[in-house]
Amino acid sequence: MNRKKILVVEDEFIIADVLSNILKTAGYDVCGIADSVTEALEMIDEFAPGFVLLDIYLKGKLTGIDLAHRLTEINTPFIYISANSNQKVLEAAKVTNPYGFVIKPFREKDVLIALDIAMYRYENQLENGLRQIAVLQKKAAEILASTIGWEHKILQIGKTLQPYIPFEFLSVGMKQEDTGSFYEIGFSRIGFDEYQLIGGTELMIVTNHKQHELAKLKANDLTDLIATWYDENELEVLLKKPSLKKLFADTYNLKSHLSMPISLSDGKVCYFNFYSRRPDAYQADHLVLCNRLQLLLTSFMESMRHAPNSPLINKLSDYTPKQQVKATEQPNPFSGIIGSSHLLLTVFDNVVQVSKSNSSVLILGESGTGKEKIAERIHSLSLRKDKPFIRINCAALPTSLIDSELFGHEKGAFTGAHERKIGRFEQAHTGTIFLDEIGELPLESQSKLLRVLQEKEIERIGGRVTIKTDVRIIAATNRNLDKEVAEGRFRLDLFYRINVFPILMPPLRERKEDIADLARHFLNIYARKTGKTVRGISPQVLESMKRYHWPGNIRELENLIERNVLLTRDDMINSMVLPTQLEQPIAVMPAETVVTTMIEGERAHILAALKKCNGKIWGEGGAAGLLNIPPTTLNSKMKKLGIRKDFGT
Ligand SMILES: Nc1ncnc2c1ncn2[C@@H]1O[C@H](COP(=O)(O)OP(=O)(O)OP(=O)(O)O)[C@@H](O)[C@H]1O
Repeated sequence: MNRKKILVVEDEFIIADVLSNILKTAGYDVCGIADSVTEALEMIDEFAPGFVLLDIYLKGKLTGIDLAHRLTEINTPFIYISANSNQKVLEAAKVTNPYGFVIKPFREKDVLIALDIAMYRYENQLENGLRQIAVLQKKAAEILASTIGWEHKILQIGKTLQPYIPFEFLSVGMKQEDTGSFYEIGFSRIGFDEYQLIGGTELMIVTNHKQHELAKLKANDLTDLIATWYDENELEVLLKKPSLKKLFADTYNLKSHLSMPISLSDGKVCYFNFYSRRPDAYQADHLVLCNRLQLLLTSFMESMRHAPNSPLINKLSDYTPKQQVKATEQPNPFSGIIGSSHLLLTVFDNVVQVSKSNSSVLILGESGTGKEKIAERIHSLSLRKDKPFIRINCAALPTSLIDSELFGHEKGAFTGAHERKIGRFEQAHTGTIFLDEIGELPLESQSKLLRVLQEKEIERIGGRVTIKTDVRIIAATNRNLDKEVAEGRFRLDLFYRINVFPILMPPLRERKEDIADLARHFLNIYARKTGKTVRGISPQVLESMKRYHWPGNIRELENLIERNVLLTRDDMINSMVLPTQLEQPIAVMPAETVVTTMIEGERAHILAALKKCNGKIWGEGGAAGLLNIPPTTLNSKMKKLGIRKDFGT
């Protein structure tokens, strides 16, 4: 498809004309101008544009947002061009995953840069998509050639799909032909690479249903004719009546669903039904992938059909799983990153999916959620793993030194530049650079960074030559970058350039099921470090930990365990005072108790200083000055104590 062929969907004639001229002058082919969704759909059919520029409010009832959904289905990228700044509308537009957003009134430059970035992002994703299919084809061939049984082969193909189509539960079966038959096998995910196999017999035990009851429920399942996804609300409607899908959803607490029918050569239909605990795990992108996977899965299931004891010939209900829990066959690539909540497993899947490519990754999440740990893992799982991994904390650098730190300088470039300095980008050549807290980067440095990302070359300060660099970018921030962009503190074009593959680190309070494992992990570490024998944490303490809010996330939990291992006189942690419980009574505590809670005193002191300075840390009138400590020290203390930059807890 010719990406340079562009359709403009805009109902204001003058703006459409200006846009069209800008595009034509820049060498694009404007294949049409539509002023309504209906007209746009006709032109899309006729001209098959490679890109669409899309206004939100158009002539007629339908909006650009409605059209956007259709464009995603047919895999045509688009950019919004709109004057609308209504938050609700912007939110709705964002959900459609545009490749860019240009605000009216716009300059010629804004449109062309946005289009350039959008094309870069699209091609990057396309390349990833093609690589995905190649990887999956290779894996499917390996699985088919292996000597494992059919049920393991189906599990293996499911596991191979996991990074692309996430699921906590997968059921694979045949469309029912008579109400007595029951052809279904399920896999419930219980760890990064661990699945429980749910055969017919096991399902009967787990759900307390007899075989004929299961078959009856299955007869109530609606089988989609094409791949279809259901978010939480749609699934609720689908599962109003008792059915096998409902039984799965209720038993395994599943909230969204993607059904993928696969037609076999004799006209029979089997399907892969994916379910997730997330309310919105599936999107239009997954349908695109399902379409691409049809051929591959059809030929996989055809082969499965002819396998000995194939479930597609015999009734699955006859099958009793021999092995309930699959052992991990390969070393866990996420060892040392503790947790098996579905939110964390989704992050692992994302990492697997993106690590082998060169795409930029943006890791979003509150402070202390493990962003840096994930960035390191992306690098160590990538093809660049033996090359440098250079971390730079954008928040810890004084503004005046940022450019020289990132890009280096020549001797004599400025007062104090006594030696040539090789910048972090040059150091990271052929490897990865991790730009931590990128949201703190001043606007001026953002422009320079953008140039490096676009041109893939740097210039040392005071230098005359440009130096080619091959660096993969991983950036992280605990700021809401959308808001930063909206308020003019972060460049939209840079945002789009780094936001090629976002990974969202969930806060600890949203994955409380991981708290016990994390607490035990840190307990072992600190017991070993201090040489103390501390065997465990009492169930009551674990319960109160689960009730706590964890504003400082895993870092806060780690610090708390470290402190309690030091303080405990028993071989168990039987009591633990959590920060919020301390805050109020601190002033009325007897003196000897206060001695044991100095850290809390420090915390209260920092909070008071931050409040006084309205959250300002650096510079004149900042909390660091008031406390008479360097801003970097204050920053790290705040992290340690779980105090956020907006001085909330
Ligand atoms: N899942 C995990 N298992 C074990 N340790 C973890 C996990 N996640 C984070 N940690 C530990 O918690 C601490 C904070 O993690 P990390 O520095 O990666 O967080 P962050 O999100 O980058 O924080 P910030 O935004 O403040 O830089 C580190 O000591 C890290 O090793």
